[in-house]
Amino acid sequence: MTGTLYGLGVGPGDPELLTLKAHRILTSAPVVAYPAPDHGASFARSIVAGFLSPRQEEIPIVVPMRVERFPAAEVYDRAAEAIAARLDEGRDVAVLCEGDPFFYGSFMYLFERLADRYPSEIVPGVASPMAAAARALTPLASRNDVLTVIPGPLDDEALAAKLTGAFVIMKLGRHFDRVRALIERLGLLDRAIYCERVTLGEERVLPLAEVSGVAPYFSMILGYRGDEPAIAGRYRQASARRSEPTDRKGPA
Ligand SMILES: C[C@@]1(CC(=O)O)C2=NC(=C\c3[nH]c(c(CCC(=O)O)c3CC(=O)O)Cc3[nH]c(c(CC(=O)O)c3CCC(=O)O)/C=C3\N/C(=C\2)[C@@H](CCC(=O)O)[C@]3(C)CC(=O)O)/[C@H]1CCC(=O)O
Ligand SMILES: C[S@@+](CC[C@H](N)C(=O)[O-])C[C@H]1O[C@@H](n2cnc3c(N)ncnc32)[C@H](O)[C@@H]1O
Repeated sequence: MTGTLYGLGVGPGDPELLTLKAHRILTSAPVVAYPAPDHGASFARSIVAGFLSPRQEEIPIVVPMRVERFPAAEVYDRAAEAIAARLDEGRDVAVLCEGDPFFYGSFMYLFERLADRYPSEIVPGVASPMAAAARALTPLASRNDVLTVIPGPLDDEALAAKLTGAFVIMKLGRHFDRVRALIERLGLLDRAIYCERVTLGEERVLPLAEVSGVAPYFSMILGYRGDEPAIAGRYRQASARRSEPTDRKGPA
């Protein structure tokens, strides 16, 4: 019998935000695979480092985080075959993904290569917009609000067209300055909150108006464009109620 392929969402950073199911599968899987950028350590692995055992085989998947898909596609082909070899031996493989695996997660590219050949199970994780809203003490959507999730790499015209109602802008990194300037031009600075590395010790959550310069990839903007949201003044209130750094009790 072949092993099972698991896509494990490990949440936004705080190990306490791992689900019980992800913890159970993580600690019982004989093989654990995870994405890693081509410079630096794997964020997904760092979240669960305190739960891993030396008895588990680890497969790091070094994904070149580039706009062109070609190099990444070859990496996923090779990683899928390495994972398939373990599954053929009857060993389960847990693939880690920060946040949720089916929400801009690299796991999807392994899933599309393996799911028709092997039993698969996805364990959803706490996605970063949910964690950011929690840390910013700012409800994301209510009543008939439409919530739009927008990738920062979109050009200004495409971005501006999507900025309606409640919005989340992800993948900021080198696009941050341009995105912030656009939000300022549209007169939305006082309705926007900057959220960096939420739920981690080095978290920063503050009004976008107070942030300038560069932002890391693990950051996002929460905002609102339109008439007053159903929960009146929630972005302005949030700046007043700025939260303290999260109390982390997890092991990593
Ligand atoms: C091209 C670009 C834009 C874009 O997102 O489209 C992009 N990543 C970029 C930068 C970047 N990404 C990361 C860092 C390190 C930050 C740090 O460590 O501080 C940096 C910064 C850097 O490298 O400088 C880490 C990272 N990325 C993803 C995860 C989660 C996961 O793996 O699930 C993690 C955590 C992994 C871990 O656990 O460690 C996921 C995705 N990133 C992808 C692409 C897709 C995969 C590639 C593919 O298959 O083609 C996918 C799956 C998203 C998707 O497909 O929607 C953009 C570069 C160009 C630009 O800036 O515009
Ligand atoms: C490729 S997407 C992966 C999303 C992830 N699968 C999820 O469910 O949240 C990466 C983007 O998620 C956001 N992100 C992930 N973790 C974050 C964190 N702890 N703090 C702030 N933003 C985060 C950033 O906008 C980052 O550019």
